[in-house]
Amino acid sequence: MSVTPVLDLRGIDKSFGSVKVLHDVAFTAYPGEVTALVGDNGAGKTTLVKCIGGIHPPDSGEYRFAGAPVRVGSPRDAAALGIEVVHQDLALCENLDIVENLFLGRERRRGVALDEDAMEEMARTALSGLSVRTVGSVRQRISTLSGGQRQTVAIARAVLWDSRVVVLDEPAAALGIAQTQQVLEIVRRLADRGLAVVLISHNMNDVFAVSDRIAALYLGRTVAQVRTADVTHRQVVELITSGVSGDLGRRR
Ligand SMILES: Nc1ncnc2c1ncn2[C@@H]1O[C@H](COP(=O)(O)OP(=O)(O)OP(=O)(O)O)[C@@H](O)[C@H]1O
Repeated sequence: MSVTPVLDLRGIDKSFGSVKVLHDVAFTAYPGEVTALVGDNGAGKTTLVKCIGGIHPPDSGEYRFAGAPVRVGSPRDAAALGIEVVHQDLALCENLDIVENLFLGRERRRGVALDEDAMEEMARTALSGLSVRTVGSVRQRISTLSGGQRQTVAIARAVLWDSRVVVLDEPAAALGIAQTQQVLEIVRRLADRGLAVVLISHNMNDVFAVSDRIAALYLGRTVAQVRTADVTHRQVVELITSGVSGDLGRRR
């Protein structure tokens, strides 16, 4: 029995002015799996993620969510479907604490007052469900956290709301070895919970450590969508650097 992809984009085109960045791109992601999105600098990964997340809706193409055609014209549309994107800049407020960041704009209230106890409890549960080591107090300001802890908070914020898809744009780009390991464990755990996780990464070791599938872009075109188990590091590097891998062919 074939599983319906939660994200299924086909024939996606996107231009900025006269510059065409995405050409006939196809991309699928499945529940319970990590799909790595790879490609060289400028290949179009971030642009595709912005199409998925409604920041830059595609100019043309088909966007299906859980089998049904949808129009995702804004981040609000994406959030309503349960699609959350953690951008590279994380968009956390440095001067606010963890709870305030997790619930910013979506605060819990009891009557007119904020329900601080409920939010703290939800924050603790969300973080302990994600991380191997705890972040410490949920009342710590973001400015006091390490890069890995910030990434954990940003991911927790994305998955606090019954999300079905979470897209992580290079979550380990600025992290050391131990923190990268921790973030990869979180990525795996999210997929094991049934989410479809899309992971943009330039690091082949990370991609092979954690992904079930790999989608490769080259100069704004899809050059492969394959199962990670079916390809080698060398083949994926060839796809990224030249758009083809001699012994793999073009698969999508
Ligand atoms: N708003 C924009 N206006 C014009 N061109 C853009 C815009 N956003 C992206 N581009 C161009 O689109 C191309 C793809 O960029 P994109 O950021 O999607 O690539 P990427 O694969 O994410 O690269 P990187 O790994 O370096 O982040 C680049 O040539 C970039 O200059």
